[in-house]
Amino acid sequence: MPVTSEVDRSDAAPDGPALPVNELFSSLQGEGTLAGVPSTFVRTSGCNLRCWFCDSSHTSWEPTHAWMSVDDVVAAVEERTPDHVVLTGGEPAIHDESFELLRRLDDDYHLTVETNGTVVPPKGTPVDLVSISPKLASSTPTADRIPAGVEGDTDADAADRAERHEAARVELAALAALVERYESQLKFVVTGRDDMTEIVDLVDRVREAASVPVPDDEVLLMPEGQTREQLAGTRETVADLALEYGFRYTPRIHVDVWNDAPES
Ligand SMILES: C[S@@+](CC[C@H](N)C(=O)[O-])C[C@H]1O[C@@H](n2cnc3c(N)ncnc32)[C@H](O)[C@@H]1O
Ligand SMILES: Nc1nc2[nH]cc(C(=O)O)c2c(=O)[nH]1
Ligand code: SF4
Ligand SMILES: [Mg+2]
Repeated sequence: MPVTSEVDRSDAAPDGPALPVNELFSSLQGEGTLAGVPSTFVRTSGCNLRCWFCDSSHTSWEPTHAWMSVDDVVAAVEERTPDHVVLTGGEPAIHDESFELLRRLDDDYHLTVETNGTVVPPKGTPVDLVSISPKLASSTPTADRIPAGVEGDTDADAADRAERHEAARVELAALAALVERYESQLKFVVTGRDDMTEIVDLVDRVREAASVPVPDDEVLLMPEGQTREQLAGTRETVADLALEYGFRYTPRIHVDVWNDAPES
């Protein structure tokens, strides 16, 4: 069972550095090269993208949060046992206070930042692993491809939203800066074989733009799916694609084990 406990939350932003935090919990890292490692997750609210498949739509499409001071986030992390912290969201890199939080935790924790790779932290921000999940064309929302439970809107609004997502989803210079500056992984959400041409092309472009190598085993293919049932439909195809292309496969342990229950 994931370890859960209530965090003291107030509605209004407190004085001083604070973050919109949607949830704070401890679980096993479910994805990527550190899958299986006990970790405390800090999930910030707010995102600059709108992936149709977002498994955290309560941070992106319909952001909910309570403000927490950076002091309180640090205290809540310190109350827990894991020595790995995963800062995720939403998109944590859109908040300057995320970088303050990382500086505060740097001495005592292994720090992973999960990001869509469109925003680069200021130079000197401590991060032990940047887990970058660049978004492909297959992530773009359309009028009939929006998260379950989110109300649809007019076709014109949906078209605007799709256009904004398309324009914002890949920032090549940001991707290159992130892989140059930090230990990193490129973790692609794969919906099927049709995504592979774009993945290969984007990895090539990052390799050309960056001054450091991007080895194949730092390129991860992750099956799309928020539930066990959905993953059952994608995982074998994606595992086969990883083998065929020489990239690494990552499971989604929290979905396999807890079916992506809240705070898991
Ligand atoms: C909710 S995002 C938050 C961090 C950041 N915004 C990002 O996209 O990387 C955390 C991770 O979940 C992945 N993800 C979101 N929805 C997913 C889905 N339906 N299937 C597989 N992975 C998903 C994202 O690609 C990312 O790797
Ligand atoms: N266990 C667990 N591992 C995760 N890795 C990335 C997650 C995320 O939603 O950002 C996540 C999550 O929500 N739970
Ligand atoms: S970038 Fe991340 S948080 Fe934002 S909508 Fe996509 S998956 Fe969700
Ligand atoms: Mg999740």
